[in-house]
Amino acid sequence: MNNDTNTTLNAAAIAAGCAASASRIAIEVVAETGSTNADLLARLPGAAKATGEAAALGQDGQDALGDTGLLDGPTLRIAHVQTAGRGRAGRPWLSAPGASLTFSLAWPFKGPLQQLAGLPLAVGVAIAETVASLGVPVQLKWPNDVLRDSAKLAGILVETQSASDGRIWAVIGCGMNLLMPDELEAGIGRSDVAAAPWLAQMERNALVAALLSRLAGALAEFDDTGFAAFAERWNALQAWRGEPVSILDQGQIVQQGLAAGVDDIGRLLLDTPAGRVAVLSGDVSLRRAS
Ligand SMILES: O=C(O)CCCC[C@@H]1SC[C@@H]2NC(=O)N[C@@H]21
Repeated sequence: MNNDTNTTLNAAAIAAGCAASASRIAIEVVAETGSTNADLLARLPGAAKATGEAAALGQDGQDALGDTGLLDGPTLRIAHVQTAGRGRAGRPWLSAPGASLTFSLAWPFKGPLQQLAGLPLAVGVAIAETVASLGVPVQLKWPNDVLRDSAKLAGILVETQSASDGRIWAVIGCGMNLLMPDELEAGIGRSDVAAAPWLAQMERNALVAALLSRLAGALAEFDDTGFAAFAERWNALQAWRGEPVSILDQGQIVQQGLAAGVDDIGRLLLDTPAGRVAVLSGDVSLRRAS
């Protein structure tokens, strides 16, 4: 089944499906906005006046102003449509209406900021494990892309900010491709994007509740222990483990080696002819130097 009832997001239905770990998360559903990440960042304590424009859905009893106040606790914002989605490294995040999940979760941490090293990877683990538990096996591409058959199923953008309430906040954005955009199905455009029709058939609120429940548990654990507790789980999910990969910086190959997992702070380990190196930034690719 994949009709409107199945895909209409509803805050109360999401909350009803959540585990206790997610019970204190405020949930906002909007029909359309520019970027759910930008919306939440603009509402952190001490942030400049909110700029996100949202058309709230009447069914959740929200009005256009009621969901734009300052945040005081964990908040999920999920949009049916995003018109200015953003991705890592300043790239745009494009998603066809109805074909994807686009949501952000604002979460306050005890801090300090350095303790959030590895957070994007821990988020990747939580999302990949949720998807796998729902019957879709996936892998992780460093730092945190969720891959299915080597193509991108979900992207994660974590933006952190030190707020005037003395806490460090992370706004964790996730875009998940559920159905292929029409042009991809017609064989036009990018072929490096994966979809998960199996997940698309799931009742959408139940899918969000499953993701939110596991994320909430993972974020609480991360706040207590940092990334070390996630490293082994990340390594078990690594795509192309032991295979030759390249590290790209602005599209140029800057390092090559065999993918060897991550260390306890989330750096990518590469086995090179000169020994093992730890990579801090860049994009992983299967591209080889010509
Ligand atoms: O792979 C990436 O580059 C990260 C993509 C993150 C996209 C999501 S969609 C929901 C949230 N809002 C945004 O503007 N971006 C994130």
